[in-house]
Amino acid sequence: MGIIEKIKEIEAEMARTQKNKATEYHLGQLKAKLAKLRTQLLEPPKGSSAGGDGFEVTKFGHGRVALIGFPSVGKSTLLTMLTGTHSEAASYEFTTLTCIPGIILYNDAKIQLLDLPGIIEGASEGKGRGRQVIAVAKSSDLVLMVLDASKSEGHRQILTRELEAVGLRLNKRPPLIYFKRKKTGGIAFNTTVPLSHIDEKLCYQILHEYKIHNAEVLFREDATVDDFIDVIEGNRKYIKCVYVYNKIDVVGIDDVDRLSRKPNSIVISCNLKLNLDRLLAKMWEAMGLVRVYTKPQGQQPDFSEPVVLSTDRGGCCVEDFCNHIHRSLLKDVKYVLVWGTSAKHYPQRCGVTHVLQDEDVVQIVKKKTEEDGARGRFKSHSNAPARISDREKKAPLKN
Ligand SMILES: Nc1nc2c(ncn2[C@@H]2O[C@H](COP(=O)(O)OP(=O)(O)OP(=O)(O)O)[C@@H](O)[C@H]2O)c(=O)[nH]1
Ligand SMILES: [K+]
Ligand SMILES: [Mg+2]
Repeated sequence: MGIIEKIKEIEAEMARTQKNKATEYHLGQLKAKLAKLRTQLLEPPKGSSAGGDGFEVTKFGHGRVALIGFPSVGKSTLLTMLTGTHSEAASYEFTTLTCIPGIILYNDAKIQLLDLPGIIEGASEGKGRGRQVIAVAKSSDLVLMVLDASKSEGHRQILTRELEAVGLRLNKRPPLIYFKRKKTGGIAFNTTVPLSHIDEKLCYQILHEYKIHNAEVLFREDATVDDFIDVIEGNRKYIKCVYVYNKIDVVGIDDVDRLSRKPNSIVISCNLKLNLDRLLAKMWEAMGLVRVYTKPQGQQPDFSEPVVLSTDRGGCCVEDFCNHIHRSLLKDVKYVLVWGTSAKHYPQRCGVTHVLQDEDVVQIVKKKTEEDGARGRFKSHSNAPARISDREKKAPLKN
């Protein structure tokens, strides 16, 4: 029996098993079996080199966004609108057969947007080009799940299930469970909170299923069996997702209103060019991108090319900023001067752990070249507005 048949069999058994106190151990075990099989399914077949027929597109810019959705929801139309790169759009399904990259220029940053073939139910098990598409989604910093506002709302759940089946977790953070395999000593199980979804015995059973007999487990939140399995598997990818309901030009205002109120969602129409600017702003926010402008001493800040950092990936404190400019820079930094929303007064003298915010201006003062005489003059800016406005970008910032 192949892996997919085994998965189907377990899924069927789970579906016909009633959920109650008496069956929870059995169900937990089935979940672990299922997770193991799905991991097996993702492993490249023996003898084949990794990758191969995937959609290898080189990463580019300050972040990568993947367009994921059923066929003909308007992914290619959206790519063309947002990037200017043409991607064939048509009224028949599976118009797009490969990965097509485009670049969004937004807030002085470059964001790579990837158009992809439509996926269908069963994609995670290899239907259509599902596996390759999902692999690209996994490599992204943000998933835009494109949905047709006029079609069934169940599509969102189906797609989420397909992505979850291959270890993607959308808009979630890793569970607060400490887990460490050991060589000896048995299982040390501890919890800092009362657990309502899982207990010690079930935990042991799941570990037994994975043939793990020595480990340290500490629950720091009221986590579920699925959370625990995610931690054991260890290969989960936690990615932000924005749900994009396209084609609102063909549905009634009540539907538009309802869809727009769903969490992490936005309604758009490519045909009418409706709400695309809001979509860009939402993407920017979801990606946690932060622009930092450098200011050489005694000169105007360079507003033409920001250093773009991410709160989610890599972090955005002064240290990250310095490392971004040059790896060897940090050791020479004495302190930095910061103008912008993260500063209490202008400029604020900060150390390397100071967390920067979008549109901050930073001047680096190096150990050898420090000129303390300049500090007195900075004070004159303490009444400046909290945000570097477009007008100020053009006006001179002293020192
Ligand atoms: N009414 C309406 N139609 C749209 C909108 N956006 C796209 N379409 C139409 O929807 C159809 C499918 O668009 P595509 O961009 O090819 O969709 P896709 O998701 O890339 O499709 P596949 O590549 O086949 O998966 C085309 O006929 C588009 O003109 C919209 O906002 N409103
Ligand atoms: K299409
Ligand atoms: Mg397409």
